[in-house]
Formats: sequence, structure tokens, C-alpha cells
Amino acid sequence: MTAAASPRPQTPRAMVQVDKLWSVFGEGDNAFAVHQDLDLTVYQGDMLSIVGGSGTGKTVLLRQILGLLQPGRGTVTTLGRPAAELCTEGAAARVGMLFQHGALYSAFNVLENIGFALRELGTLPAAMVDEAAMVKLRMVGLKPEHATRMPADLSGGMVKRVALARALIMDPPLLLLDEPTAGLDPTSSDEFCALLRELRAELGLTVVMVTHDLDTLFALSSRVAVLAEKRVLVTGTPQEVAQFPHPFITTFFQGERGRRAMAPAPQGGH
Ligand SMILES: Nc1ncnc2c1ncn2[C@@H]1O[C@H](COP(=O)(O)OP(=O)(O)OP(=O)(O)O)[C@@H](O)[C@H]1O
Repeated sequence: MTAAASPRPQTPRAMVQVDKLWSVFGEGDNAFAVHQDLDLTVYQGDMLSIVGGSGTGKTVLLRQILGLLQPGRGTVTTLGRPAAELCTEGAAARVGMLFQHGALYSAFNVLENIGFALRELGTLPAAMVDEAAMVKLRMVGLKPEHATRMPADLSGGMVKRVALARALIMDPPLLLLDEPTAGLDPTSSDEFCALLRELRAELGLTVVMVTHDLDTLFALSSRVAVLAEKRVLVTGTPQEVAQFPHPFITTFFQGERGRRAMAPAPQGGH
């Protein structure tokens, strides 16, 4: 019997590949580029945080990955296909998106909000859509009695959970989060981070997240990409990126909040 060849180390699969991207708004003399020759690769299993100053194009980059915007130049490949193709074929099945102001549909109850994309697809009877939505409702830590509540009667943390359940309704392998903890108090924010961590591990998700919040960044990120000067300036672990010499990074990571977020957790706590 011959010995089995030792397995070759595998390069992780690229879930998102952005090459030399230009994102341009306006026409003629009023045209301006938000991204110029921006490169970014998101690997399977990544929990990648995108940070950068206000207006550096973080949300625009998420919209490019989702295929909602057209590259001026360059290419965006999401799950092996041009991102633009996602929009034409039930994007929710492949990429879940939690928008920053991810308002729920106010006229629909919680369960109807969660099942929305599946219902729109029209391939399953209503009872099965509700059943699938109920599974997701439990998955995000809500209780069956929350199913019939209206969005106006939910706390901020519950709204985020419903929006997350809605983003996961079709079991997408890739999840995009725009400021997932914005507007939450510190306890709700910590709880939401813990939920995201659990779901990522349980479902094997790849996650790309925009955040300004250092606690969220350190709680969740395996890698960080910094947007500055219209491109991705540096990527690496949070600790690696924090050492990169650049004014934005110094202010962002070395301020008081940054130092606190990077400090080792106190021992002997619970
Ligand atoms: N549809 C659009 N038309 C014109 N300009 C746009 C459009 N969308 C975004 N922009 C511009 O692109 C730039 C980047 O916007 P974006 O929302 O991506 O910034 P951001 O990095 O997410 O900022 P913030 O941290 O403040 O949310 C801004 O100058 C914005 O005004």
C-alpha cells in the first residue's frame, strides 16, 4: 500500500475580489472618484472590517460588492461572478446585507419582515415561508411571541436582530454589515457582537463589515482593511494595522478609545 500524498496547503477561496476599482459619481466637469485603483480580496471565513474616515467610500464599496453600483473602471467579482450579475438573480440567496439604516417594513410584522425575500421569490407556499422565518427568528435569539410584533414596538437591539434574520433568510454564504452596532447602547452592542460571532461560527459565514466602533472591530474582526486616499491603504490583523504609520490610523487606533479597546481583557472576570 502506498502512503497517501500529504495534503497540499490550500489557498483559501476568494469570496470577493476587487481589482483596480474606480467608483465615480457625477458627470463631465462634476465627476469625482471615490475609489481609484482600489484592490481588496475577501477570503472564505474572513471576518473583515472596513474602516476609514467619513466619506472615504466604505458604504460605496459594500454597494459595489453587492452589485448595486457599476464600477467606473476595474472589476468586482462576488462569489466567483461579476457583482452586477447578483442583482439580476435573487441577490438575497447569495449575499445577505444588513443596511446601516436597515429600517424594517413598518407595515409588516416581525415574521413577515424576516420572510420577505423568500415570499417575494414566490417558490414556496406561505406556511413554509413562515416556518423558515420562524427558524431564523429563533436563530437570532428572539422568541416565538415576538413574531407578530410590529417594528414600532421593538427595541433598537431587536430591530437589528430582525434585520439580521431577514438578511439570513436564504442562507447566504456571504454577509455584508454596514455599521451593525450603530445606535445601540453598550450592552446591546456587546450582545449583538456575541450573536454575530456565534452565527458566523455556526453557519460558516464570511462577513464584511463597515464599522466606526473600535469595540465592535476588536470583538469581531479577523482582518481589517483601512480605506484612505481612495484605496485600501493596508490590510492585516487589527493589531498589525494599528501599527501602520498613517494619520488616520494613528488617530483611530491610538486615541483613548482605541487604547482601551486594544488593552488585554482584565483577568479573573467573568
Ligand atoms: N449615489 C451617489 N451619488 C453621488 N455621490 C455619492 C453617492 N453615493 C455616495 N456618494 C458620495 O461618495 C462618497 C463616499 O460615500 P460613502 O457613503 O461610501 O462614505 P462612507 O465612507 O461610508 O462615510 P461615513 O463613514 O460617513 O458613512 C461621499 O462623498 C458621498 O457623498
